[in-house]
Amino acid sequence: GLGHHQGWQPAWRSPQPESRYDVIIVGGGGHGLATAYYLASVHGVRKVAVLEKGYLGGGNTARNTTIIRSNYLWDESSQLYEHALKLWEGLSQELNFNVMFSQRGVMNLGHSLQDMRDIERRVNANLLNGVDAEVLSPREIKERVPLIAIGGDVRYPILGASYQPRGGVARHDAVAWGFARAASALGVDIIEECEVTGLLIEDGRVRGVQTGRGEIRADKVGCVAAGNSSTLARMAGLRLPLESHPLQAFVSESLKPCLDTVVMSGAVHGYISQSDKGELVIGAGIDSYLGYGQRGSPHVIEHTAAAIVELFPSFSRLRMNRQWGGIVDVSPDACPIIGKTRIQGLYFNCGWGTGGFKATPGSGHVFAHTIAHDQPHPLNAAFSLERFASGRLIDEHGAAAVAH
Ligand SMILES: Cc1cc2nc3c(=O)[nH]c(=O)nc-3n(C[C@H](O)[C@H](O)[C@H](O)COP(=O)(O)OP(=O)(O)OC[C@H]3O[C@@H](n4cnc5c(N)ncnc54)[C@H](O)[C@@H]3O)c2cc1C
Ligand SMILES: CSCC(=O)[O-]
Repeated sequence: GLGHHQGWQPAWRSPQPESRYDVIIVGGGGHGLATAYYLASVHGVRKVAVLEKGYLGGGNTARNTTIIRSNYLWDESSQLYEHALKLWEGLSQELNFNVMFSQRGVMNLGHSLQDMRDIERRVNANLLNGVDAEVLSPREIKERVPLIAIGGDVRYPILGASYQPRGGVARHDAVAWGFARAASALGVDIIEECEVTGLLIEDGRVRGVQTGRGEIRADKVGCVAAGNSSTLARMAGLRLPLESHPLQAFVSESLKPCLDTVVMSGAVHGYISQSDKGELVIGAGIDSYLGYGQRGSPHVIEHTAAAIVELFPSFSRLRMNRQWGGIVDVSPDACPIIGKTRIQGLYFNCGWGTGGFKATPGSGHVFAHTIAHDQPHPLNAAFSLERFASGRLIDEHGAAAVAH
């Protein structure tokens, strides 16, 4: 295989775990790898270990539909996601790895007067925050998406859409590989097949983790385990306001280019884009039950396929190639939890639910700051655990779009 070629070098090292690090990151997904990269590259923290129970990037990073946008409603959210989007725009250069970020635009359809009022409100809020946003008429939608069924005898006529031109998609695996390679080159140890089975806590401080490969010590531990965040938190006696649900997606057989933007509909309840391989990449909402199964129920797929055919009747004869699921960590206000806990040195970055891929570089950047300084970055200060006690929630169920 490739490994026997002369001079072939792995993209990242696979060292044995050391007994002690300055910082341990639990979770080798996009957010965890980005956190480790920025800890090393921005904050000069050299002894960092990323502990991943499976293979890096194998969780939601491998399973998401890669939609990237920053058009959330509230100031706190749109500023955090816009920070991420600006990092996306230079990420391939930063990592010297093509993450295939394609700014092909993202549109969220409106099918009722209320939808259109919400769209106008969110577009104006975006513009006030310096986020690119437009309201499209049905004719402008049809010009961008010739195959979509706009009006006439459809059950949910399309009255317009919000559109973010700088939104788009990226290659999810490449993001994990790019961050892993760059972090490894800066001395970060990435250790796969190393499940954290316990958190070592003494006198209210974290002292390290218990793993399937023995104890590893550190005075700072950042947990970035997405759908498994609640189980990790329980290891520290913490209960997080999260629910873990399956979220499914599926892809069609490959087609000639027929859709060069992202179309999302909260009402009809599905979203779609076309990958560079030609597959239609389709998703919708979470399975309503709680689960860690990384799969889902057929009725959700049937509902999603019906929604897509409602929008694109000509897709009704397509064959679907693959279906899969991930575990999404959904919070009460559809916003992340990024910050400290009551245990000194223990930090959590979770609650991204169905929409954290788009935040990957921004999430890692602010979480690295939070760990390095033991204080939240201004952009994640509002996303603390305390908001669930104070009641200062940031409700983004509307902008979280389809999947919630
Ligand atoms: C089907 C689907 C579609 C989605 N579509 C989009 C989209 O279009 N746009 C968008 O913005 N978001 C989307 N998301 C959400 C997005 O994928 C997630 O919010 C985001 O990827 C979560 O962050 P992460 O990448 O670090 O998670 P993950 O990649 O899941 O990383 C967490 C890692 O932690 C590891 N881990 C867990 N427990 C332990 C332990 N005890 N010890 C060691 N390691 C552990 C896991 O193995 C995993 O690799 C989608 C998600 C799914 C499932
Ligand atoms: C899975 S929904 C994708 C998004 O949040 O834009």
